[in-house]
Amino acid sequence: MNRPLPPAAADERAIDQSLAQWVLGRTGSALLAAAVRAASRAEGHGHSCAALADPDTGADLDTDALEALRRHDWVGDGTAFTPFVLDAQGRFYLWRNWQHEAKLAEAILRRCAQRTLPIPADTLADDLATLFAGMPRGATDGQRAAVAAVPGARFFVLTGGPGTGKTTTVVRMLLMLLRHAHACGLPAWPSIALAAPTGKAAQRLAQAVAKGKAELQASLPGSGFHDFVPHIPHAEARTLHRLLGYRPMDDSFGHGPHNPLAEDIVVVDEASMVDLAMMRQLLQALRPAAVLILLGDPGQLASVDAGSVLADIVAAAPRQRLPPPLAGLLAPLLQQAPDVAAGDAPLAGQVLALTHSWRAGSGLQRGVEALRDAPDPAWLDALLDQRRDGDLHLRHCPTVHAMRACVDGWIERHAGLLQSLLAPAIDAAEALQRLRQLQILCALRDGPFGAQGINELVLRRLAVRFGIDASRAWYHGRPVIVTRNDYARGLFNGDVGIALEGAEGLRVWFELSDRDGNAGLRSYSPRALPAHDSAWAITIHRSQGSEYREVAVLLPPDADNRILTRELVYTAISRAKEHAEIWSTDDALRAGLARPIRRQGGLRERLQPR
Ligand SMILES: Nc1ncnc2c1ncn2[C@@H]1O[C@H](COP(=O)(O)OP(=O)(O)OP(=O)(O)O)[C@@H](O)[C@H]1O
Repeated sequence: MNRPLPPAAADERAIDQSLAQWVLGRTGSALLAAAVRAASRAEGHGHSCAALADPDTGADLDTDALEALRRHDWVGDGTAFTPFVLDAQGRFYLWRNWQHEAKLAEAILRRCAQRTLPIPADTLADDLATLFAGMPRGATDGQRAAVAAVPGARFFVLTGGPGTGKTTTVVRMLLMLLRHAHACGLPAWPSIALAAPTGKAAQRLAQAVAKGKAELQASLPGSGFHDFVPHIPHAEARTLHRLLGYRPMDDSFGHGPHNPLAEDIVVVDEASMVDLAMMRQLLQALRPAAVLILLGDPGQLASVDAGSVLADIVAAAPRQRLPPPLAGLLAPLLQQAPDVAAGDAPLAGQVLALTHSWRAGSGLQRGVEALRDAPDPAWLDALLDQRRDGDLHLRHCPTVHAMRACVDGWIERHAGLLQSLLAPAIDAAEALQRLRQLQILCALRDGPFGAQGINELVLRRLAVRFGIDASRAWYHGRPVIVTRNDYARGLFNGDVGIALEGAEGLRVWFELSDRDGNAGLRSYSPRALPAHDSAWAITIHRSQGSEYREVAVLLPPDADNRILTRELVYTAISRAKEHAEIWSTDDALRAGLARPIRRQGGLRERLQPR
């Protein structure tokens, strides 16, 4: 029996329908086929399951239908293998996603249960006084709490918005673990791995750790920490794929439960970009005594693939509340004593947030903070009315015509900088430094409002204004972004370079870190580059993990466009250090900010007290 399925919905992938058709052919159950189709389609949208009992998702199966599904041979409750799993809340999973979620939660909870508090209070007080010498309490309370709370943890998450000092703090956290390795159940001189989901983010982590080390080395002479500073690596920040020995040939990993990582401490930056499958792989590749430290900003876009792991972990932990023993230990060390959490929250004290921004004098800070959580309606009304809040500006952009005017205005305002990039005499270091001043970020990739269309438009405008030959693919001053990792050449997805004419002809220059973490210049022939695009404009997704002095953020004018989410707008604006403008309609901006990414899954619930 193989009846045709209803026609594909616009947001379905071919695989969703094929899988459902196959299930229908093998089982004859239209109900099961529909559930499988929903779960597969949900996976394509980043969900780990389909919430079949949830009227908001459009599924809304009644109790009888859910019971019939539950009784099917191919459906189980997850205790033994079945192709599909239906849990008590009506969440319907493909087996592999169920496994990712269940195994990840198990591994996190196991690590949290191992927590000890091995350092006495007076030692902690002395250590914090050394590591935060000359820094006021209050503003550094969050950082102090993290540094004091990490010894004895096997799983620790440090979150915070841009410039709150996550990397600065992690260097101090590592020094604590190194100095108190024995008490923390680690070998003497524990080995440390630094990693991030993308090559670009790994490179930025390495640079930030190198900077933090240099500052501490200068400020700690004579202290018990000084000799540990060189032991923190900074040259070898790796992608998670590399760390875990990914094998693209068979889509598998060299490191896992049967061949764990050698490192005793693993730090992962930009953890919001890590999906469910990768996080499970990472947790299962750690030896039981190893310490995992995740850094990230849960307000940013979730991973491309299924899951919203960091956001789920943060949501499962009591907000800034610590278990009684840890709260008692930290109280005398901080200006403000921490709040106490209910005794049975497994993630209490394992997830801390930094809230103080160290980006002094930035007129963007208020806007960035306002956009991060559901923005206050009064703040949003005032922004839309006055068209600015400090260094955050709005430009009305309802049509292609208006969008072109925004681009023309952008070119006009930055004509001096753009002209200098295109001038024949510019040197590579200077050009790359100037390139980091400005970036157009687009919600979309294709179409007139997408990064591709904006790149073409900017080029045409620059050609008219500065006399570039727009018919040539390569021209002096062309910025490019690498879109695929090329380990052999040391170029990574997200690296931005610039093409410059010189004595050797046209070369594309990049600033890349050497093995000591020092930034240096390298050039490549255009023919030798891995996949790349022009980079006057890039997508917001691609900008994750990068920073610019100013950004212009182009949103599609249509408020119904599902790409518009609060995390998308926040991620874009938080890329700017000093100034940001949004090119949008009021409706599209309002709609985006009112639409947080809600990924269906059960991870959060599994991590909460039962
Ligand atoms: N306690 C502190 N006192 C003074 N300056 C600090 C402190 N903590 C961090 N900073 C400064 O704030 C800036 C941002 O710090 P850091 O890079 O660690 O933040 P981050 O949260 O990792 O930022 P990003 O979002 O860019 O990853 C750095 O210049 C750092 O030197």
